[in-house]
Amino acid sequence: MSSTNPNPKKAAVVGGGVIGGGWVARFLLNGWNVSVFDPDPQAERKIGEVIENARRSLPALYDRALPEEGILTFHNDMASTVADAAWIQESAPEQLALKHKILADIQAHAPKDCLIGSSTSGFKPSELQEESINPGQIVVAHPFNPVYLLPLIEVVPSKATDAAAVDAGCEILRSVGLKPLVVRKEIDAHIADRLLEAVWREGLWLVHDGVATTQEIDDAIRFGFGLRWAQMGLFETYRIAGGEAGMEHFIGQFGPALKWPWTKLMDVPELTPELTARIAQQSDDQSGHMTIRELERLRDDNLVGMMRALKKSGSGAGGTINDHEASLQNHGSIDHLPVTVDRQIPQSWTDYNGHMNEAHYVEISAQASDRFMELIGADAEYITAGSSYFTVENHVCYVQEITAGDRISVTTQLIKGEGKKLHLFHRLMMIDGQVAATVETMLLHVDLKTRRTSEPGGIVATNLAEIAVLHDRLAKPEQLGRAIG
Ligand SMILES: NC(=O)C1=CN([C@@H]2O[C@H](COP(=O)(O)OP(=O)(O)OC[C@H]3O[C@@H](n4cnc5c(N)ncnc54)[C@H](O)[C@@H]3O)[C@@H](O)[C@H]2O)C=CC1
Ligand SMILES: C[N+](C)(C)CC(=O)CC(=O)[O-]
Repeated sequence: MSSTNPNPKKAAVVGGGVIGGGWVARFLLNGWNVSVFDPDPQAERKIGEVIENARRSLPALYDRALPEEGILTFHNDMASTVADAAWIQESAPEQLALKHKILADIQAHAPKDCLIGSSTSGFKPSELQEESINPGQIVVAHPFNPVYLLPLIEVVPSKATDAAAVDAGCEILRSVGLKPLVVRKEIDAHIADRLLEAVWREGLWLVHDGVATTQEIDDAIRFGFGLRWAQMGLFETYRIAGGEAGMEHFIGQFGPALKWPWTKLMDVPELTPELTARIAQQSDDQSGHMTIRELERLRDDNLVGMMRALKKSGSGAGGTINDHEASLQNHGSIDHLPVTVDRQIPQSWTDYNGHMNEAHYVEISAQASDRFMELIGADAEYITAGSSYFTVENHVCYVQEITAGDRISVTTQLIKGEGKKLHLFHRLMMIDGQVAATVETMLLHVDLKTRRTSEPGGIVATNLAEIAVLHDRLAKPEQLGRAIG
């Protein structure tokens, strides 16, 4: 049943700070072995804390379990760090001379065919490639904090970067749930940081001029356009803002305002000690009651909730999660029964009692019924062709508490699958095999055009008959047919 990974690949991360730690967690939790090189004596502790945060959030994005975690090792020399690596990520401080030195050291020991990504926020790949013995191997792979949750990687090749290696590199990034966005023309600060810098500059001016505090600026973002941007970005949002006349009307109406003195554009306020102290004080007033790790966990829980909402429509990052989820292998069988769900419980499913809310037991059993439908051939194609099953009755027995982060597997037993009726029994099990809940479910086969019950198609009926032969030999569950009381 477990999604073991017999041949883990190796990623090497050079520089394990805020961003390097995020890369470590992203690869590790997707089943890669990861080796780290970082001279900071605290690196192991800091990375450990980032991984802990990642463990409680990344698996919660998916309705299937991630592969078994890889093995993490720390190294004192570059040769052993990068040996046999399939991906190398440089995440050292943003200083060009230091990055040149580190990249030269990496290239002296790295496999020649392994792409080396740099997390640089602003340097162009051609700058990183200066003095390189093998420039074709170097590319910018710019991530977003937290790297273990946010999918975007700006992949910026220069003219000297090996195009085939970039294609292969993008495949690797996709395989760990990331969304590579290849930037077609190198430019300082790539795409996203140019946009972020423009907003950041304006924010600094608003504080400098006493127009707004850091809290008020953050409120202006998070209660309004910040919510829009995660699902439609800038241009699609403005297309809608143009009403039925669309983008041309929008530009006609608001384009001229760009020439009015609304913004400070390229000017940057002098970051004097006074301004820096004012910003830091306002930031302390705003968020100083929480530690950075607490803020990270709050951010991660919110991100998981929002990204799970996007998953439903497949918009933006939700589409990337769906694609990655489809590539995750799980299922198999336990005690001769198919495993129809194998997943981790997200924080957002817990309630005021500190455990998974009762409603989500039914959600999990619905996922198990969906998977069982796929197994018998009542899959997406079958439904598009006009038939499906509707649930008409559920009986849940809550046996054990389930909490955030628990890994739950569900086995599904066919009780009866004849004619229009599909009678299932789901067992929700903890990782140690203990039953946490059972859900008995009755579904009816329905013609989606008439919305009336109907007999299932031939392939579904045949598959059900075959499964029935196997499941009829198993003992009937003791909770079957149980009524309250
Ligand atoms: N912090 C952020 O929000 C983002 C940062 N980046 C980029 O990621 C890179 C790293 O930034 P952060 O993680 O924020 O910095 P950081 O200061 O948190 O981490 C840098 C790490 O590099 C290590 N280091 C120093 N010298 C080294 C050497 N010679 N060899 C190996 N490791 C060495 C340090 O000990 C430290 O752990 C930068 O290029 C930055 O532009 C990219 C996206 C976002
Ligand atoms: C501030 N920053 C330029 C380092 C930010 C980034 O590069 C991306 C991010 O995560 O915001």
